[in-house]
Amino acid sequence: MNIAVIGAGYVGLISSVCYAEIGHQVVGLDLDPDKIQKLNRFVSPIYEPGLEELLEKHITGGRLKFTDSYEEAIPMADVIVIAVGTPSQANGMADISFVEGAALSSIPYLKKQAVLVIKSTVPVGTGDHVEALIRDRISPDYGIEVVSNPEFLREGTAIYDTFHGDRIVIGANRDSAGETVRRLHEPLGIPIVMTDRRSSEMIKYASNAFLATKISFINEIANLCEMLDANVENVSEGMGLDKRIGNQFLKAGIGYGGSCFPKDTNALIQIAGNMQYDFELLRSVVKVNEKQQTGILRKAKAYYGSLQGLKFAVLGLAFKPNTDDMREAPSIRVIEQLVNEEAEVVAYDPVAMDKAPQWLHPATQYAGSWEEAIQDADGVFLLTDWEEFKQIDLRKLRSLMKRPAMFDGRNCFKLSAAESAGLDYVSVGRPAVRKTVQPVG
Ligand SMILES: NC(=O)C1=CN([C@@H]2O[C@H](COP(=O)(O)OP(=O)(O)OC[C@H]3O[C@@H](n4cnc5c(N)ncnc54)[C@H](O)[C@@H]3O)[C@@H](O)[C@H]2O)C=CC1
Ligand SMILES: O=C(O)[C@H]1O[C@H](OP(=O)(O)OP(=O)(O)OC[C@H]2O[C@@H](n3ccc(=O)[nH]c3=O)[C@H](O)[C@@H]2O)[C@H](O)[C@@H](O)[C@@H]1O
Repeated sequence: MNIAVIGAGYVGLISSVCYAEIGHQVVGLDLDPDKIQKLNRFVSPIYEPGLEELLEKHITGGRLKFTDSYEEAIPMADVIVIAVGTPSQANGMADISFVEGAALSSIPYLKKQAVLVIKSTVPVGTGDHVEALIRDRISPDYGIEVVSNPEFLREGTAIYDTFHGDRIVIGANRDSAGETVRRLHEPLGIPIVMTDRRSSEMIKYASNAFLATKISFINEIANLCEMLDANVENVSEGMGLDKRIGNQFLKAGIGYGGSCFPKDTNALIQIAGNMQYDFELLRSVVKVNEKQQTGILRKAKAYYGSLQGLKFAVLGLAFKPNTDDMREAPSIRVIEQLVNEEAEVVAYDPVAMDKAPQWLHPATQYAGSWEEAIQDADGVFLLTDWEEFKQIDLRKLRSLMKRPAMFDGRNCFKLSAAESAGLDYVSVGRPAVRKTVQPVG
């Protein structure tokens, strides 16, 4: 099939290379000419394992190209996939203006019957709205059907997730359009759920909200574990073995970040609010997450008394490992508060160093390695569970620091390893090593 993918961000880029990989002819379209130039030189504007290899393979192989011209991308397309951003508005609701813009910009260049797939995460009813928006503008010679096909990939494992996802959801109000989108995805060999458009849009929000709920739930349990001298890792393991609960998304930590859970939970609360429905559970999930992101600072304050004048290394800036995405990363808030407490901050991340300065407090200093960051530090905050950090030799770390204290927001180390390295070690939902700190109150 001929596919046009609008939006060359995390989702659009991964979709483009993966559709090419399963044999389709793909044109990726983005309004940002710098992105397009880079992409056509096989340079990815984002860090995502395996992406550049697939870009090169399919651009040189002739199945994939990128353009900033609708005129070039749309006329040949059997399927137009919209994968543009849907950022939060001030009230939490998703802003669908980029989706509307992409749909409206495509219409003048339609030269045949096509299916318009909305892959962006959009409020329930957006498919209906877009269909109404374009209906009057389409030439009577060509039809266009709007289909919902939400994306479930995770950053950092996006290509793997595309080929090994648990399900593909297709929401269509007409069988023929749904069937086209089903055939597009069939080569992936993943179970396909066919449903109506509104239910499909809801599946996406409900899935992200549920995963966020699991994380906030386990973080609340972790906070209780700290007070009751239990260990949340053991609790998660014991809970997760129950198949009805499942062991995924039960890792306690510094709270969820990223471009989607925070945005999509707030959007669903607002979607409910628009129907005069108070989604109380989800409001609590968001509140618990906000509290969790700064819990690590409360622990540090309890440990040091005051943070003023102290020097801290912050290891891990991206919201999760294997990505350079800084959107809603817990590091942003933690560093801001450290600077507000008049502490000195030296930050390091294995891949997010280029993007980080746009997001972090201007007083942040940067180091070229974790060793450099912790030099003479009074403490370390570990905020992203990069493999590189999990491999740190804690004895070496201790020897480079002024005061050997680590605040680990990701439970990267065994308590016994911290103990034998002689480190004061405060993690999440586990007893503090040396017990020099108070539990979160
Ligand atoms: N990032 C992720 O892991 C996931 C994101 N999603 C959803 O997918 C959507 C896209 O997210 P990301 O890829 O992260 O966004 P992004 O911000 O990385 O990329 C969006 C791209 O669209 C381009 N764009 C905006 N308006 C355009 C237009 N009218 N024509 C052409 N290009 C245009 C922008 O220049 C940008 O490159 C959002 O709705 C998001 O919620 C869903 C699943 C996973
Ligand atoms: O809609 C989206 O954008 C995507 O949002 C998430 O994917 P992503 O945000 O890339 O990453 P996750 O692996 O889900 O992690 C999100 C956040 O939760 C945190 N997390 C995750 C799992 C866990 O057990 N504990 C935990 O704190 C991570 O550290 C991270 O900050 C979903 O997992 C994807 O299915 C979805 O497509």
